Amino acid sequence: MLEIGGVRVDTLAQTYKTPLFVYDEDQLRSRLQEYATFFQSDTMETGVLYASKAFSCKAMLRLVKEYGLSLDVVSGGELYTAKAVDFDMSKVYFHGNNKSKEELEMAINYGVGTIIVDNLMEAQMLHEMSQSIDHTIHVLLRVNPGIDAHTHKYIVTGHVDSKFGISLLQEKELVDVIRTFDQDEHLSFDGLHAHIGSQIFDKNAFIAEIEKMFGFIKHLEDTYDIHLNTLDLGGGFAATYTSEDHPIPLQEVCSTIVSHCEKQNQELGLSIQKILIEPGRSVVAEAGSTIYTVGFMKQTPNKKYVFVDGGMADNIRPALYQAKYNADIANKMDAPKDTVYTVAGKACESGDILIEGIALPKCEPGDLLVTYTTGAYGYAMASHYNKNPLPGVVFCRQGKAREVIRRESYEHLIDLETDE
Ligand SMILES: Cc1ncc(COP(=O)(O)O)c(C=O)c1O
Ligand SMILES: N[C@@H](CCCC[NH3+])C(=O)O
Repeated sequence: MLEIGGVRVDTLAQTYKTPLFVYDEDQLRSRLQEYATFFQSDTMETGVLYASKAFSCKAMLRLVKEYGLSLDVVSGGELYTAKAVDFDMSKVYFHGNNKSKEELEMAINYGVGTIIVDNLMEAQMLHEMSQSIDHTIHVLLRVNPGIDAHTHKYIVTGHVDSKFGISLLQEKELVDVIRTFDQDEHLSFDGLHAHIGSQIFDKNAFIAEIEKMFGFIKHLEDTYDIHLNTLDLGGGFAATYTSEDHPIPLQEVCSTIVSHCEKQNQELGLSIQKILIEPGRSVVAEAGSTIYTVGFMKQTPNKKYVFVDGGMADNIRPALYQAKYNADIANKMDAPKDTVYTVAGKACESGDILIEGIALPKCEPGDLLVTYTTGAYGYAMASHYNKNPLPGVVFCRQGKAREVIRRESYEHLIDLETDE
């Protein structure tokens, strides 16, 4: 029987029902500690912002807080969750390409430390709103460096026509935005932000990003006398989903980024004082697994299906990105994997396939199928499709489980519905 964080998977399934997201809490903790330890420089201030879009809940944010990291939020909802755990708002960075006026007001009222502005219209709105605030908000401007990180096309955000940020090719617009902040006594314009994609394996992509960004910062200094002190390089560090994935070890990613930034600062005679990164997936993905119960099986002319009691509603990534996952039958860990299955969910969609062609022990109804590396963009992207309740989430540590998000009931599903 497989155990997660020292807790037997059958005990978890009986206690909390399936589907169930389970995190190995020690693994989460060690990842947070590694980021805090490895991303350090002797000559610059450094900061790690956990990108909470990967998995946001109060228990997770409390861990982020405990390890002293900062936080990246992209919506009023993520910000509200940060507030609910009393996260130090000076360490919160508010992202988003279409923040509403209400969301910006919320950020201002909460005292959010840094707003990452995405476009000229947002800059103008924030400038107008800032007249009524009595403190200073730090601002970074998201730019699009046009780096192709060779990842899945849907998650590359750095190509020139991306919806995110302002392209470095649109220099006039960029300088106009920066000048907007220059005249604003409540907004302190600190620097630039870029993010080149997600699930990136190649450290040269980050080196290319750093060179591009430092080169541009130098250009701003030389041409416009604009001096910046902060550079946020975004997230995107890969996680291991299957044996085909070989992410760069975390220590190496961190030291490569830091040393390259130090070098660029020196070689170009710049004085960037602070560098930031925003990892999401690489913090939480590998610590998370999903437990399903096997239901029916079906043999078609070419496939052997095993059906589980969740699917695309709790893990949209295979359908959306053709993402690959690994799995085991938790109650048959020592049995020979002699049967090739297609693992399909219960949604009314033929694309609801979690894993195509995986060797597993012979399955039977009631078996507990566990998919690994579901800790990032799993629960976070879950839906109620087909009106299934959202699964619960449990953290396991040293043999003890604690429920951090309760499983929804059918009552929850109609809770907001009126009889009008
Ligand atoms: C601006 C920004 N920062 C950080 C992240 C986190 O990325 P990842 O989960 O790949 O580390 C994303 C998502 O790709 C993002 O868009
Ligand atoms: N949600 C995506 C990544 C996008 C990250 C946010 N910019 C995934 O599951 O891989």
